[in-house]
Amino acid sequence: MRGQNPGLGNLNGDEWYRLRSAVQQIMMRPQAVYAYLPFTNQVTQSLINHIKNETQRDGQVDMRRVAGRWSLESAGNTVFEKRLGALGDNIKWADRLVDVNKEIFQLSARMKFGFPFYRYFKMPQWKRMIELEDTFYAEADKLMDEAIEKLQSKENPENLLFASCLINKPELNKRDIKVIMLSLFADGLSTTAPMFVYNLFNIAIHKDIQERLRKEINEAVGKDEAIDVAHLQKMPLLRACVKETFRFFPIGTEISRIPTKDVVLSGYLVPAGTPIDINTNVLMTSPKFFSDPLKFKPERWLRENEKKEQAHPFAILPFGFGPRMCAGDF
Ligand code: HEM
Repeated sequence: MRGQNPGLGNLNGDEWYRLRSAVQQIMMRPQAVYAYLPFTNQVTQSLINHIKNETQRDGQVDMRRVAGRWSLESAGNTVFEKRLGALGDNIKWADRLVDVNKEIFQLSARMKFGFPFYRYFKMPQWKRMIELEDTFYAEADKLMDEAIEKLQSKENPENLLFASCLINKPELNKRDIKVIMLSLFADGLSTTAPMFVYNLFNIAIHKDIQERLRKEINEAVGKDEAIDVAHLQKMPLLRACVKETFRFFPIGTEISRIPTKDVVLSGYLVPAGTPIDINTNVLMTSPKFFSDPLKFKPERWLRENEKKEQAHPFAILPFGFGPRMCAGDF
């Protein structure tokens, strides 16, 4: 998709504002998150079956692979309202797409921090990037076209899920819809899969926490019961573990801004137009803000814990902050 818009995360100014506002309006609807729970439960059930099948077949499971497939399946649900079969009959296709997406993110980080030779010469890295993006976007494009055709509806937008609501917004044209869909699809893949693995890793190596968590979940949710919002509210330790994993292994370690006016930061004058990167990893593991910062301690987030830490609100920003914060934080 050469010549296309660079995506929500790379746009700036009025064009970014117009598209981001559309996403925001849809997400602000009260049903925006909860309407997905039944679908999330279905994907979770497929994940459990998939893990069981893989274990029976190979005696073990490569959770990094499985997490990629799960993330793709979940993204398909949210962004295209479609089951993609990433945990079932479409595994090969899913693995390839996840690998391509991962390489795009790795390569763009290397290109961002290296000297930009690619601006002057067609370097091998650049050619590889074009190849990868063409592959990823060709697949995404098929999914987007199919969704746009299938989800056109005359229903009241209030009753629609995210993708349907987006597709039926009269103020957005097809190109706008595709920019948003593609950003949500690609950005979601590269973040949720590693976070899922980090969460499992932390729970796996802390057996005591694992036991407490198992007890909390068993008490909150009956056997074979589908999880709903009320259940989630009865699982504070689970929430604390997820938050602590965000602190411990932050994935979005880079929050970037380009100020439009001169600003003074910690006594330094930063002229307008200067790129600023905030590495939140430094804040989230700083002893200035957290006791035992290199220890996985979910209880630091529990309200009933007398020693609950009063973390500085800006010391933990896994999804960034402000109008440009993560569009997937819903
Ligand atoms: C564990 C999950 C995730 C983490 C930790 C994460 C983290 C982040 C961070 C730190 C930013 C930059 C925010 C800022 O500059 O203030 C960001 C931006 C973004 N994220 Fe996520 N993200 C996650 C999942 C997702 C998902 C599931 C989606 C899509 C459904 C998504 C879509 C985006 C988009 C589109 C942006 C750019 C927003 C803009 O510039 O307007 N992210 N994310």
